[in-house]
Amino acid sequence: MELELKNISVTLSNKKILKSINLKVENGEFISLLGASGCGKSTMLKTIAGIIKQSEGSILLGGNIADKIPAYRRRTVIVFQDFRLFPHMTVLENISFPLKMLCIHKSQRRKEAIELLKKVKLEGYEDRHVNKMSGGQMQRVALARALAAKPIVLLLDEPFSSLDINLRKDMRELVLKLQREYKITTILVTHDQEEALTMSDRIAFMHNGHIEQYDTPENIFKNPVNTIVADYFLEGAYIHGEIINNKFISDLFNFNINKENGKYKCLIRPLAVKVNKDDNSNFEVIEKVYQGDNYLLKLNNTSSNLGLESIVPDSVDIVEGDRVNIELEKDKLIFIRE
Ligand SMILES: Nc1ncnc2c1ncn2[C@@H]1O[C@H](COP(=O)(O)OP(=O)(O)OP(=O)(O)O)[C@@H](O)[C@H]1O
Repeated sequence: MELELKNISVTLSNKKILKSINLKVENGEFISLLGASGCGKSTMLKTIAGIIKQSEGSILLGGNIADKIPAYRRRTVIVFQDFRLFPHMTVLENISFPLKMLCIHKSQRRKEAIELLKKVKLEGYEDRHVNKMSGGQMQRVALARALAAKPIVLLLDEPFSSLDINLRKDMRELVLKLQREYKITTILVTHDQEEALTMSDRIAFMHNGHIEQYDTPENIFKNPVNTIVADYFLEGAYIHGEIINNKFISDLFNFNINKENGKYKCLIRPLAVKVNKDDNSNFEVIEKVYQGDNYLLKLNNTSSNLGLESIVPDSVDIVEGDRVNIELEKDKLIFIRE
């Protein structure tokens, strides 16, 4: 186990920001802390790094209690959104700095720093001052400098959010490539669900200072433990019902489904709704929204007032005002216990 948080609570200005957090991260794992603004993601990262002191609980790094180790000796490095490079130094000096702190000999420092520059595709930029570089280039220098510190755990605090969309994609790929090459245990803070889903081995979904669910991307998307997690990924309509002997029974839909007996909320996301024109149906298309290569249809059930949405190809001939028959794709429905 590379990192373990045991019952970590953090109080700042008399406000409890983190509430009894438990988290285990395996050696070489890439995990994301995901959640809405203000849920405590950055506070958690800073607490792991020793920049913020927890009021309760313990942090274990590589199996050893790290609570009394000061931030500069913890071997946990944070890459911040605003890079925090040394502006008066060149690229090479920035990357060499942590190597100097690790007491590595000058000639070896230069060799290692140049090697890292190659890894982040900045060969030839050794003598450039960092304040003469673009945001994307500064981000690469920050990443190389973080790797130079040979951290036990690499902490990334929304590192891509200031980059434009194409650069963000390139940086995500570069970070993942280096993370796998160096097999470095990494924690990414993000509020971007796509980023978390595509990059992580596991996602810790946070809400209001708690971890609501810690799971693989696939599980957290398909089997959210509650509506807070479910709605963050993709909203839809909820219908209440009961499963009795592998049959879901509700006021609107009844169908066979292989699940334990009990009361459930069934989340119907747009991807689960297929439609066909049917003049006798109670569902009416009230809006058709162009989304690039498809349309979102907003539907309303005229007798129950249930609103549903469906994604259809841009070639579809359904228009606003049409009546449509609904077919649910059962493997795309989400069931949450009541
Ligand atoms: N030094 C502080 N004193 C008091 N409250 C703080 C302090 N730092 C952060 N907070 C509060 O703690 C809560 C969590 O903040 P934090 O920055 O950890 O959230 P976050 O999930 O990273 O948010 P964001 O995505 O916006 O960066 C917020 O309500 C914030 O206002």
